[in-house]
Amino acid sequence: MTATLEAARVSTAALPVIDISDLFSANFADRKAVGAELRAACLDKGFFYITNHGVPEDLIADVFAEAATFFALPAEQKAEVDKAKSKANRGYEPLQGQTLEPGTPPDLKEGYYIGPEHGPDDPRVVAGMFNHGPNQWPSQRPRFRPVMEAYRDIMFDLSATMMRGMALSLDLPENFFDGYTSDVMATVRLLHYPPQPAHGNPAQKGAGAHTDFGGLTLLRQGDIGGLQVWDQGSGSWIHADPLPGTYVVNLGDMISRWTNDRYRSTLHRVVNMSGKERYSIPFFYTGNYAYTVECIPTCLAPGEQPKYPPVTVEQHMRNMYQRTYK
Ligand SMILES: O=C(O)CCC(=O)C(=O)O
Ligand SMILES: [Fe+2]
Repeated sequence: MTATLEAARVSTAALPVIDISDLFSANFADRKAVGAELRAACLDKGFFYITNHGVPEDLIADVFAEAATFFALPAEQKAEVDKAKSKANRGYEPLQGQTLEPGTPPDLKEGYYIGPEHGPDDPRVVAGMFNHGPNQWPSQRPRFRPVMEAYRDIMFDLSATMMRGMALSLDLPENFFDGYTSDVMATVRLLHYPPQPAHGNPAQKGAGAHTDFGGLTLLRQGDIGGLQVWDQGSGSWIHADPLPGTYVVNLGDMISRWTNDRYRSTLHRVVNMSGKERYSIPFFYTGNYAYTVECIPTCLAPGEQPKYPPVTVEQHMRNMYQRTYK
């Protein structure tokens, strides 16, 4: 890829905004109509905004407030919940802890991973399943845990609704992904991007170009932009700036595998040229780790071969963590 950091600005308006309120309708035709809109967006750029998602704005504001307060703590307090101390990759991820774009310097972001709570007796924990285990919680911030748990739980429900919409978008039965959406692994990721230094290495980004690993990502941005989406059609980066009240939704690698690339997990990156601190909160809906993702038969034309071999969600996630974390 040759595009520079400050590539010609293609506006946010290039990405559709989909009102998903009818996904909650009791009427099938209403839900199916949203499915048709999702289909158009997925066949096009694989990145879109959703409105009327039902997540309370005051809860989202609380999540951002707790995140900002946590990241402002002294380094030694953040280190108490470093994810290096967790067998399940939960907790604080220091600045430059991940390299999303191979061959570039580590990402200029710090983060925090929160997932479902799996106790020591959970059979998946006993079996050593990747990323399954307890969360870590910062002792200095008593509201952090309840706020994050409330947000996580609501995002699980919204994502499952979105997956039913995705099934409809593919003309599949609405429950097609139910095996994938039961016993789901999903992660709230709090992210903080310091401003990109004026004279820094231009190859170093807030988040290097990557595709997301799981099924769907539902991203809430704070009020500072910086997310860029690769548009294969025009060969340029679209700036996916924050739109109040919305989530940015993008498709992860599982969707490419299911649909044989009819829907794609689109390349994106973050470059914080604002001069200000940027905060964002992706929710990664990764799926049931025991589930095998393989090409959906109706996504193959006669004579067409699947591009990807079947893979379990767990194996794919192991591969992706190995590639991006040292
Ligand atoms: O911070 C953002 O806007 C996007 C983050 C992202 O792409 C990721 O964490 O996978
Ligand atoms: Fe991403």
